[in-house]
Amino acid sequence: MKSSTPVKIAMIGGGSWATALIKILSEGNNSVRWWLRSKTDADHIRQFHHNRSYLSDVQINPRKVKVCTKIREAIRDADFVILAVPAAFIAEALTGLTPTHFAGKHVVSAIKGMIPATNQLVTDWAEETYNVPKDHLSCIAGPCHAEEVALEKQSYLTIASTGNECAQRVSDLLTCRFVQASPLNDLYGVEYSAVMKNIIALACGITHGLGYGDNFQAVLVSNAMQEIRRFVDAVYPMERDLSRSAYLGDLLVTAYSPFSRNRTFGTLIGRGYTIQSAQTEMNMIAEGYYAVRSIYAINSTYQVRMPIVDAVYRILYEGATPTAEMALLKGKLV
Ligand SMILES: NC(=O)c1ccc[n+]([C@@H]2O[C@H](COP(=O)([O-])OP(=O)(O)OC[C@H]3O[C@@H](n4cnc5c(N)ncnc54)[C@H](OP(=O)(O)O)[C@@H]3O)[C@@H](O)[C@H]2O)c1
Ligand SMILES: O=P(O)(O)OC[C@H](O)CO
Repeated sequence: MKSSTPVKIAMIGGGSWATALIKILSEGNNSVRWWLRSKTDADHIRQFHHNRSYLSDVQINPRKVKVCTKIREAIRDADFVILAVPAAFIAEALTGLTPTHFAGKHVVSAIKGMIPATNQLVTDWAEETYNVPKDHLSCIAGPCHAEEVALEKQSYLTIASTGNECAQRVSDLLTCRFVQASPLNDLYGVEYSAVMKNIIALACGITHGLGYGDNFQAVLVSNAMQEIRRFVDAVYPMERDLSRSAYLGDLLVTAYSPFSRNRTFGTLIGRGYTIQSAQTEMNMIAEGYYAVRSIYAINSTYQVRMPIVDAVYRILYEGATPTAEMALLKGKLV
C-alpha cells in the first residue's frame, strides 16, 4: 500500500524535460520544489501556472509544485533531488551547495550528457563532488521526448542504478497514467548509452541535412548500435541486453523523431549552418555537441573503433566539412 505522506522532491532545471517531469510527478502523491534560474519564468509560473518558455501548454498544479530560484531552498527538505539541467551547466546551477546539503538525499540524474570539464558521467560527478553514496544515485533513461509527455502519449522510462532498491523507488515515483517506469541495474551502461545516442543523432541529422536517404540512415543506426556496444563493453563491461528500450529504444527515438534536439542540430550542420548559427536557431540544447568531445577524449584511453563518433567530432571540433567527412564514413559502414 502506498503511503499517504507526499514524497518530497526537488526538481533542478526549467527546460523542456524538467517541465515534463514536473507533469509526471504531479500525477502522484508528491510535493515538489521546482528550481529555475530565471526569476521571470518562476514568477510567471507562480502567477499563470505554466512555463512560458518550454512546453507552455503543461498546467502546473500550485498545490503540488512550489517554484523557487534559490537552490538551497529547493533542495533543503527533499528526499529526492532530480537534476534536469544540461550537463554543461549543472555545476553552475548547483553553485553554493556542498556535500552537507546532499546528506541523506537520493540524487537522480535526468541528464543525458557528460560533465565537460572532467569528462565524467553526471552520477560519477555527483558522487565525487557531493559524496552521494552509490546506493543513492540513479538516472532516468529511455525513449521519451518531453513534447510527447506533455501530450500524455504513452511512454516508457528506465530507471538505472547500481542496485535495485533505489531504481525501484524512483520508478514508483515516475509511473503514472501515461508513463511506465522500470528499474534496471546498469547505471553506467545506461548513462553512457544515453550520451552516445545523442552523438549518433547528430550524425543522423548531418546525413539527413546532406540529402542521404532512409536506406543510408538504417545502416548508420545499425552500425551505431555496434559502436555503442563496443564502447560500453570496454568502459564498463557487464552482461547487458542492448536491445532493451533503455538502449536501442532511446537510440531509435532520437535518430528518427522530429522532436529530437540532437538530430535537428545535426540537420542544420548538414545543411551548411555554422555551429553558432545552428545553436542560435534552436531554443534548446543539443547535449551531443558537448558530449562528443568527452567521449572522444575518453576513447583515447580505450581505443575502441568508433568511426561515427570520430566523424562527428572532426566536423564539430576540427573544421572537417560534413560532405567530405560523411563521404569517408560511407566506406566504413557495413
Ligand atoms: N527534452 C527531452 O525530451 C529530454 C528527454 C530526456 C532527457 N533529456 C535531458 O534533459 C536535460 C535537459 O534538457 P532539456 O531538454 O530540458 O533542455 P532545454 O529544453 O534546452 O532547457 C535547457 C534548460 O537549461 C537551463 N540552462 C541553460 N544554461 C543554464 C545555466 N548556465 N545554468 C542553469 N540553467 C541553465 C535553461 O534555462 P533558461 O531557460 O533560463 O535558459 C533551461 O531551463 C538534457 O541533459 C537532456 O539530454 C531531455
Ligand atoms: O532526442 P533528443 O536529442 O531531443 O534527446 C531527448 C531524449 O534523450 C530522448 O529520449
